[in-house]
Amino acid sequence: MKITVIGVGNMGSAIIKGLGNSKKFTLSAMNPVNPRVSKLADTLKFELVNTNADVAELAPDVVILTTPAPVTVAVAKELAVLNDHTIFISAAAGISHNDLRAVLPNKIIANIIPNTPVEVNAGTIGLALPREITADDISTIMTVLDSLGDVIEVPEQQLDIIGVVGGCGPAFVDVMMDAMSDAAVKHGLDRQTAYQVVASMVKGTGTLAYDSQLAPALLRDQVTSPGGTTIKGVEALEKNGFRYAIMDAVNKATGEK
Ligand SMILES: NC(=O)C1=CN([C@@H]2O[C@H](COP(=O)(O)OP(=O)(O)OC[C@H]3O[C@@H](n4cnc5c(N)ncnc54)[C@H](OP(=O)(O)O)[C@@H]3O)[C@@H](O)[C@H]2O)C=CC1
Ligand SMILES: O=C(O)[C@@H]1CCC=N1
Repeated sequence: MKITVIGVGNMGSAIIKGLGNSKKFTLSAMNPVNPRVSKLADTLKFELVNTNADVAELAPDVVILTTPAPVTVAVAKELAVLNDHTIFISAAAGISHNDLRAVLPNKIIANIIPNTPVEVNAGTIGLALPREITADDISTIMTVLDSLGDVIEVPEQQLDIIGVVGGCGPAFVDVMMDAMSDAAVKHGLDRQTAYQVVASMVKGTGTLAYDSQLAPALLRDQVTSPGGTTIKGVEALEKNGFRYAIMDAVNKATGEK
């Protein structure tokens, strides 16, 4: 299957790396001339073109749009010349099926909000499919997305909230990991060891929650030994409004005022 990624920034690079790891696809990309992207194409060995006109010659089966949201519709419009069997998957936050349908009237379209862990095939990918799509096209889309991580299909109106929790969430967790690492350094751990311990702890905590399917509050209760150290830390989190801070981060990222 031939896949072309349009826009090789943070998300586009992560998708190319994740798809490359699976070794199942012929990968190419389009980005306006940029030495950073040329270097990445040399390193990862994918074909790189610099205009949308060149994308037609690549004749991709699937196009993944990872351009900035404000230019995504204009970019999609330029790609309307591709043949009608081309599947367009847009990863741009806030771009709807209707936005795409207006400029790609005869194309197969789908909207996703992925996250940066797709780079290591451990992504969380919200997927909204349009009503008129065929089973064959869904199967092609799933072949691509399954190789990048967990795919959670939702109605289009829920894609924004999936996108905030799954897509923005890694940044919120990174802030927590950074703060925890600083505290560990303050208490004498060297920085690299601090990062290693924190990343391992988050990975294990996520795996346990994922595999057990237990509520996070129950998992927390398993750590807080009576009269122990953890509950003192949890009390400090409550005193400092940690849970509300996380809820408000999600609220604000949805655009809520
Ligand atoms: N980062 C993330 O975790 C996530 C991002 N997304 C979505 O992915 C998209 C990109 O975000 P992100 O990767 O963070 O942003 P970046 O700024 O890192 O990347 C954007 C890329 O698009 C390129 N670009 C700009 N204009 C055009 C154009 N007209 N045609 C082709 N390429 C173009 C830029 O090129 P250059 O740098 O050379 O100007 C750059 O390489 C957004 O729509 C965002 O909503 C969705 C989920 C998660
Ligand atoms: O910050 C953003 O707008 C994008 C969407 C989800 C993650 N990054």
